[in-house]
Amino acid sequence: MNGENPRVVPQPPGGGHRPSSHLSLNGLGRLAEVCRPAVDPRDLRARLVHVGLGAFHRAHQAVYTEAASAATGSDAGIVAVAPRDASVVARARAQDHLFSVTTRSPEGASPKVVGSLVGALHLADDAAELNRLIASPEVTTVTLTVTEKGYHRVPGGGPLDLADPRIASDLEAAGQAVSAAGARGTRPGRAAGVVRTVPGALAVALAGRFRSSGAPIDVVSCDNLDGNGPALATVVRDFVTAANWPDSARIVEWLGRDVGFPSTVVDRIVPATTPDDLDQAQAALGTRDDLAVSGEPYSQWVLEDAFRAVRPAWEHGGAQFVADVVPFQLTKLRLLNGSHSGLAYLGLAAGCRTIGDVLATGWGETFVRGFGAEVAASLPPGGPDPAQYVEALVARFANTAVRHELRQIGADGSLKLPQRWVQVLRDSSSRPGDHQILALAAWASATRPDASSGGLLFGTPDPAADALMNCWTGSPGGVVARLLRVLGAPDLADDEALTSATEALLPDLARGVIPS
Ligand SMILES: NC(=O)c1ccc[n+]([C@@H]2O[C@H](COP(=O)([O-])OP(=O)(O)OC[C@H]3O[C@@H](n4cnc5c(N)ncnc54)[C@H](O)[C@@H]3O)[C@@H](O)[C@H]2O)c1
Ligand SMILES: O=P(O)(O)OC[C@@H](O)[C@@H](O)[C@H](O)[C@H](O)CO
Repeated sequence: MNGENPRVVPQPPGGGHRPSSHLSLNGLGRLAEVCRPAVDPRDLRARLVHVGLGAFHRAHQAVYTEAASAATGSDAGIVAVAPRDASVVARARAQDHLFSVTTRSPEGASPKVVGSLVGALHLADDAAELNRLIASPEVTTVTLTVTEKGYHRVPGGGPLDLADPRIASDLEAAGQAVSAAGARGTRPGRAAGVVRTVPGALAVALAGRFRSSGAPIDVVSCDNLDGNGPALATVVRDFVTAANWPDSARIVEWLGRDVGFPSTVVDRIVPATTPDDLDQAQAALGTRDDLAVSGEPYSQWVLEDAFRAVRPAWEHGGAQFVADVVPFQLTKLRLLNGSHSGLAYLGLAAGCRTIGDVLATGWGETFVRGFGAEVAASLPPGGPDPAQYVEALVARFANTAVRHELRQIGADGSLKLPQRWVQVLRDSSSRPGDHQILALAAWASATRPDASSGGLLFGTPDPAADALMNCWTGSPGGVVARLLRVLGAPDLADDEALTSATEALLPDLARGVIPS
């Protein structure tokens, strides 16, 4: 669902052209009973807004929210917002926001329709409705799954990247939006601008809530970022400050007092949907579902118990609320996502396509265990037992019913690896182990330019692709150091022992040989 797709004119809910064979509220009774949703969306109201109508939201937060509403009888429904791809909004509206999640394991596949979505919006095209919803005291929770790119942080993580042209353009538009709303803005008399980034849209919408009811609200990042709560709070606050509205200082104070940004750990392996998945969902449901997703049986959600408003009772779906998510977050990011990235780049070098293919090689499982043992030393106490966690990972990764493409996992490495590897490599208590160095070498090797496509060797997209490929010009001896600087790790680039050990593995990897 990623990418800038051509605009599709949004259809009103339940209206417009609807192929009769698609999922619909009227057709729910024709579904096998076991596939029917646990709640009827007609009984729900918009109480949550979710930004990022991708595969993961549908298989994770939407499922927990449905479980919460079903168990408590609450009327909490979700309006989901697509930040970029307007076609997903049209597809959601055309099937009354219903979609199925198929749980896949070696034992079989079980599809179930989820009923927690009550609306779909496009972030820019439907900005007025988004702002109205977030200003409404009826909405108490906003959740997000917008990938690392969606936060627009300075490279390496940190504050909002004010040098990013999309943020600069949104700041310009936000000044105009204030003018049009009647406040003393920076450019009186000009038409209201449209903000297009997630930090910009959230800042504008939250400012609207402050200026109306000022009711408390929680904004919950569900992205794979270390410290995702503070990371989101920082980019929103930075945008409000940089917007320089007459009331920016008071909004920042309100954000600190009445807006919760709890940190979370989200976990469920949910690959991008393929045409084959859609056909299988159709065969199983007896009706077409253009929003079908599938995922593994395992699902976890750990949230910092630091909400400022009434929150959904997600514990009914199995969510845990804890005082400190850090040990859970670091365990997940460093063991699961860290080894996932390593498997992706090693597997691509070896000619594999999916995580299941890599686990079927002689070395995949050994890599997960070896990498996990090295990384375990960096984890704080209070989280899951690392050895048991790694054993569970081996079993999850070996689930070949879930076809998770290595190219998807390897995408945007320059944004993911600072979360997954860099801090562990920096950990002064131990030298990087052999498996960490092997993973680093595999990533480095995967950044080589591919002459035929003009992109990275295996076709993995990356916003820093040009800078990464440029590292391969100049003296071959310094390539790993140059790549580490692009990752925002100049300290590691100066670690001669690390860079030379990594470079020594490159010739084998370039030949598709995984060094043992
Ligand atoms: N898929 C999983 O297994 C999984 C598991 C845990 C966490 N997550 C988290 O969820 C995120 C989304 O995963 P997904 O499977 O839904 O992917 P997806 O490709 O299906 O959806 C990505 C979503 O992010 C939005 N997006 C992408 N780039 C953006 C940008 N620059 N600005 C704003 N929005 C942008 C897209 O519009 C889309 O809504 C991941 O990046 C990760 O942080 C995913
Ligand atoms: O979703 P991404 O692209 O950030 O990362 C790819 C995978 O590592 C990730 O999706 C995992 O499968 C997921 O985090 C498991 O919960």
